[in-house]
Amino acid sequence: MHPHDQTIFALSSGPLPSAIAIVRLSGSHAGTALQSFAGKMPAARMATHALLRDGNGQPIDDAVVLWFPGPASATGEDVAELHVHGSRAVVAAVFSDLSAMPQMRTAEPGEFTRRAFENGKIDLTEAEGLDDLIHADTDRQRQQALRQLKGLLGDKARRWRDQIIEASALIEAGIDFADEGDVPTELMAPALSRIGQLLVEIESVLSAQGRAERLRDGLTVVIAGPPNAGKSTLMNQLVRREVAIVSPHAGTTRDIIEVQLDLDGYPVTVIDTAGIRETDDPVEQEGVRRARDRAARADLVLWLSDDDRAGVERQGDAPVWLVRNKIDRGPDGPEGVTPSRTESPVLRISARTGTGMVELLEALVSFARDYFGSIESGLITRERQRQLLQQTAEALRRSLAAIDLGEEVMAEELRIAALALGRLLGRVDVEDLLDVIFRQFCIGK
Ligand SMILES: Nc1nc2c(c(=O)[nH]1)N(C=O)[C@@H](CNc1ccc(C(=O)N[C@@H](CCC(=O)O)C(=O)O)cc1)CN2
Ligand SMILES: Nc1nc2c(ncn2[C@@H]2O[C@H](COP(=O)(O)OP(=O)(O)OP(=O)(O)O)[C@@H](O)[C@H]2O)c(=O)[nH]1
Ligand SMILES: [Mg+2]
Repeated sequence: MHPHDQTIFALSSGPLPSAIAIVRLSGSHAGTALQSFAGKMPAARMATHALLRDGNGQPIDDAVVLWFPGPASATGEDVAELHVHGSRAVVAAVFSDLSAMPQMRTAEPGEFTRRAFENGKIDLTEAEGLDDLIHADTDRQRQQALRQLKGLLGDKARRWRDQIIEASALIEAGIDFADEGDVPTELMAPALSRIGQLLVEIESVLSAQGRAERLRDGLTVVIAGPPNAGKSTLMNQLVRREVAIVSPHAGTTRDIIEVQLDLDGYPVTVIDTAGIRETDDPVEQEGVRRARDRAARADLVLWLSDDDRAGVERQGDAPVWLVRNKIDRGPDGPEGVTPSRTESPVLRISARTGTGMVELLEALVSFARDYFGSIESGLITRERQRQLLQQTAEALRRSLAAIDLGEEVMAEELRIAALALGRLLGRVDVEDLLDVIFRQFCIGK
């Protein structure tokens, strides 16, 4: 039996208990199931109040139900939704009844979206956008994901692909024409200029990109420095919670402590680490090793010190900001002396009183803004998409360069370009990829 002959169901809302839980069904038996629960078919796409009953006619719950007959549904199949009270018992009763129905089974993660994709409701870039939208924590992540979900990249890719196919039709028409001699320039010239324009457009999308891909994961800022500098105090200030233990004892923090922060819509992971120093204590040594390792992989290191003469220990090649802490104590070296081995900018704060925190936060937001680049124009959100666009551009470039090698070579490169765009849209041989992409989705999506 083809898997699509089966109707799938899942809890599409969050963890139970909840105020309301949504059980979603998709497939040809969704309507029968809905009819058997509600005792009637609600009007299409109208929220309808209904008492749900089990197979023995016993009431399960007072609910709201929805009916989306295919193909005008999110998946393209018949879809039914039961909006029930979000208790474990109600959902268990609904599930147990559903499981007893023929050709009905629970959905795999992402299976609703996969069916929407396979029924041509969305392309692969839109499915990726949907997945990102569900996992978006900050406003900028949400905006980026929504652009993708709305098909901005997919629409462009489709248009590019059509143009490539057109250009290649012109060239191939030329090939048939020119049994002897060259392809007429009336055919070649428009094809060449079209390919040239396309290449410029694709390259500008590739380069306007900044680091929009990184917006999905966020920026990693590591607080490092000598013991007792006030790293954990700064961490607590930044996240406005007592996440890390603070004490006057040098060597308090041993483990890495990570907290997610929303900095003006940019997702930032702030990491507190053990104070870096030589030590005989094996536990602290391990802490120092982890601190160095984490700092080496950071996007930005805040090197904290409570001493104007402190030097920075560089890890990896992330930029390092020297942050002078405890300025509430007054200078403990000659005032205004620029430390010898510092790297700019030098920020002066008191993590204890909060002095200088506004400036530090502003500096971090502006760093994030530069780091992520012009996300507003960024259309690429994944390495997969970037690689395929690069392959497209390279094939177009080779096609233009092949002008002296003959039309067949040009047309072949254009086919490669169109194929790469087809893969981007998920329309060409991507079966194995689909498994990987959709498996990462939530159940019920
Ligand atoms: N209750 C509920 N809320 C939800 C969803 C859902 O499935 N159920 N969604 C689930 O992802 C999202 C909305 N996405 C949707 C996408 C398409 C259609 C739909 O019926 N499309 C038809 C009709 C076109 C139209 O009128 O918009 C179609 O595409 O043919 C519905 C929801 C978010 N909120
Ligand atoms: N006066 C003053 N004291 C501070 C400031 N920031 C931190 N302290 C104090 O400095 C001591 C060490 O602070 P922590 O935040 O634990 O320092 P740490 O860098 O995390 O230390 P380790 O985890 O041991 O590496 C504590 O007693 C803090 O209260 C500050 O801005 N001003
Ligand atoms: Mg600490």
